[in-house]
Amino acid sequence: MLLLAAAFIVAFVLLLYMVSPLISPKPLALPGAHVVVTGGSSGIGKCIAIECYKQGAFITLVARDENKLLQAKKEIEKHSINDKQVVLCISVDVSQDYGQVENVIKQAQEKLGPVDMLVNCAGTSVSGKFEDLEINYFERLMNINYLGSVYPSRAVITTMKERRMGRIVFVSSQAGQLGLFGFTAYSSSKFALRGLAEALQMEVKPYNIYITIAYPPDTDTPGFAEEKKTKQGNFNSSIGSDGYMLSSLTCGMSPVTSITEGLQQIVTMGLFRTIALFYLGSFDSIIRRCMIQKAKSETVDKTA
Ligand SMILES: NC(=O)C1=CN([C@@H]2O[C@H](COP(=O)(O)OP(=O)(O)OC[C@H]3O[C@@H](n4cnc5c(N)ncnc54)[C@H](OP(=O)(O)O)[C@@H]3O)[C@@H](O)[C@H]2O)C=CC1
Ligand SMILES: CCCCCCCCCCCCCCCC(=O)[C@@H](N)CO
Repeated sequence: MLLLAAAFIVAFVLLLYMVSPLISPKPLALPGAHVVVTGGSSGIGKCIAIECYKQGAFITLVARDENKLLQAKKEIEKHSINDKQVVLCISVDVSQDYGQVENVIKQAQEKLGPVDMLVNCAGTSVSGKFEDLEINYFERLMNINYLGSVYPSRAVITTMKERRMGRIVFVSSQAGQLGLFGFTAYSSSKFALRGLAEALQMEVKPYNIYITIAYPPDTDTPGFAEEKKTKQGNFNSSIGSDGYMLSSLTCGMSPVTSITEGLQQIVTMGLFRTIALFYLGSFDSIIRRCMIQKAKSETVDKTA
């Protein structure tokens, strides 16, 4: 009996291994790599820049305030491991205008070569009850936290695809995994990053580009100190069987409306996750097939 159970588990794990679209890139070699960090002049972004610099990377820091940028540059340069390393600073608001951001990336690539890794860390938060938050905060947070990550990513992606290499990091938040009181404006902008990251990963995986989405907890940074000053019906609705499975599978930390709903999620989770892995595997293979087909039709076009 025990043997049978063990055999079943082994077979199950093997099956999962075979169908699951594993994401397992080799770690990026940081020595000599060009790493762009938005929001690199403070907090988490600055720490990421220091870590990369310590491992031999060339850094471009992107943020608005030029003084903070220069301060951060000085601090990062203390950690150099060779005399060729460079920290470049470029001042821009990543949330305003795509053209500006594209220019900044161009400048950075001209000086330090193609971007190997982009870390989208520029972001900010406000908290408060939904009805107390100024309505323009919803626009501002979406602009900074979401569009401020779309623009730089869009500006680096073409070159990364051409080079068949690259890494893009999105800095979401634990508040991008679950909705919390007071974070209606912030959480939604961080949840948005997850959708972006998942969709983009599916697209660029065949090009050897890998996406990471980070979900940091509360972290003691200048931004967090600012934030502390401001602190003080059916939830799930879906259409169709796919929608039903998806909302059950991704229920995560979302609230339940009835005991039956909760029980149903608990009971079906494993099954739906298994089905999801098959879906992901099949999406990946469709993408791979289309990519090959497209490459073939392009060569036919050229020879015709
Ligand atoms: N600290 C925390 O508890 C947590 C933070 N996070 C996330 O991590 C990221 C970094 O947070 P943290 O280190 O606390 O933040 P900080 O406020 O300490 O740093 C924010 C950085 O982003 C830059 N920045 C802000 N707005 C823009 C803009 N519009 N254009 C360009 N640069 C901008 C700032 O420079 P400047 O103002 O000069 O432009 C600064 O370099 C954020 O996305 C945040 O949401 C996630 C989870 C927890
Ligand atoms: C298995 C179930 C586990 C449940 C664990 C629940 C833990 C909730 C922690 C929420 C922390 C939110 C941090 C937001 C940080 C942030 O982004 C702001 N500081 C912005 O600056």
